[in-house]
Amino acid sequence: MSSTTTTILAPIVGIISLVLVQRLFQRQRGSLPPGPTGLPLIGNVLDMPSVTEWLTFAEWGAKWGGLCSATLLGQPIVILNSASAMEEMDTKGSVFSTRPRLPMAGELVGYDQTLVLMPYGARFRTFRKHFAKLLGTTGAMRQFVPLVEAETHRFLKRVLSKPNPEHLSGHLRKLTGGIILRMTYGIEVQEEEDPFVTLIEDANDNFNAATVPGAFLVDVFPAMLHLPEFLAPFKRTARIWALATRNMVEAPYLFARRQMSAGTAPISFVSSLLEAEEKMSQDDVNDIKYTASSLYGGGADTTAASLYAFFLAMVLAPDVQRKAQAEIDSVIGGARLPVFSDRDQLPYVSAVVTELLRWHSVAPLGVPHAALEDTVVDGYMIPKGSIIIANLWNMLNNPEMYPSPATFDPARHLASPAQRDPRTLCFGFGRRVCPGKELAEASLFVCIAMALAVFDIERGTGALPVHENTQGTISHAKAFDCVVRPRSEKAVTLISGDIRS
Ligand code: HEM
Repeated sequence: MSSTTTTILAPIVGIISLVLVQRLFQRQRGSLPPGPTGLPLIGNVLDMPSVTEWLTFAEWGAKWGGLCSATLLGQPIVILNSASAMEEMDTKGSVFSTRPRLPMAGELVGYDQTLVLMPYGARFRTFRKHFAKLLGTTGAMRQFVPLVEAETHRFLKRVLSKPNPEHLSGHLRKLTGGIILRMTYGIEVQEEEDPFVTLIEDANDNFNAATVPGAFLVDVFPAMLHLPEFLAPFKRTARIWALATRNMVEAPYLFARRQMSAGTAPISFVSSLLEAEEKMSQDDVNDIKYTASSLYGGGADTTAASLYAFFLAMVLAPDVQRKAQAEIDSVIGGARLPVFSDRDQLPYVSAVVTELLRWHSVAPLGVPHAALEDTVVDGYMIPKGSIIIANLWNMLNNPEMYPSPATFDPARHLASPAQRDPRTLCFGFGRRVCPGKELAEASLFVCIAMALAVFDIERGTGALPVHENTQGTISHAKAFDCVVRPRSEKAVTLISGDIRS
């Protein structure tokens, strides 16, 4: 064939191939739930948002419905924009219960050994059983309530001594990290920099960096796992991060074991699980270690994010704050700090907790699930391997379910009939639903009730802050100014008093 013929034929062959690929793509796309029309081969790569994805996905939901989809280089992504679409997934048993494969964070850095990235299977069920045994119900986790109260009292002392708003987020991280370390391993965090907190937070920072969408090509092309390290610099990074993951798992566990051997171990997640089993294989021990390390990753930052948003809500809704304080004053009387067992007597404060779970989406897009097999949902085919993203933000801000969703209004949960309980949405869905929700709620209630009993939370000198979510799987409220001061001399005495546990 002459070079002239080749020059003429090449673009024609190219165009025909493109048309064929587009046809194939459209056929595949046709069976998926509706969504934005993509381009051949790359699909919706150009439509994908890189910031505040939940807002773009919400627009897609308004256009294409509660169940919509996109494709990225042939990878189907299904987006659940409505509570009913998420409930429909729930009816499919374990089909949507695995996680997408993320070779960098998972296999290389080691997070597929922790619950949040673990594929669905026997080991996953063992981890969930351990969680359920100790934290699955309010009754089961009651043994840990005194330490939640004691750590929260410590938090009040820290706020009293350093009330500036720039310290608030750090105080909250210390509180929630402190609760989880003590509950999981019996470790009491030190007032200054705590070595265990540093170790775990460093490892979790690596996790966050490793899971930034698109940051590592190996997540798109897993075959790169087979490249030698000199051709794959990500492997060197992964080696260093994997070491941090191992330290995060081993160091606090060894601390708990040493305390057990010395007979000084307080009751903790690890000590209870180890004592409950008579004979244990190395695999059983590993399961306990990795289940334990899943608690901090799942629970510390999420609860701190929610509590930080609570302080913002109090700045934006002073009437709510006064009403909650009036309820605490009338029931508790100012002679002691509120505790968890007061919850039934404090319905308005409980409604503040419920509204907080709705108003601030800690995980606006949940944690992605993946389909284990081809499944028909609402007449659409969801192929095996599809990534499922639940737009929890959109569900919790649905004006049909929650009128004026941007307003922080606990009364919506006390009205008759009450608006939908946000707990059925904000903790995710199916077999992956958050296993720490009882602890989360207890921690939120105790901190909110104690803080409102002794502090006034007011706006700072600048403009009124706005409630906006930061980027990331776990999303905080953007930093804001506020003034936190003790309500009275009596409040100062209560804060400075003895810690109960
Ligand atoms: C306000 C607090 C919290 C919120 C809003 C929250 C929300 C969530 C959400 C949306 C998921 C993903 C569920 C899904 O995949 O569908 C999740 C998973 C998870 N959460 Fe929470 N969570 C909170 C607190 C906690 C606490 C206190 C713990 C532990 C003590 C915890 C441990 C976990 C773990 C381990 C997972 C992964 C579960 C799995 O993959 O099977 N969370 N959480």
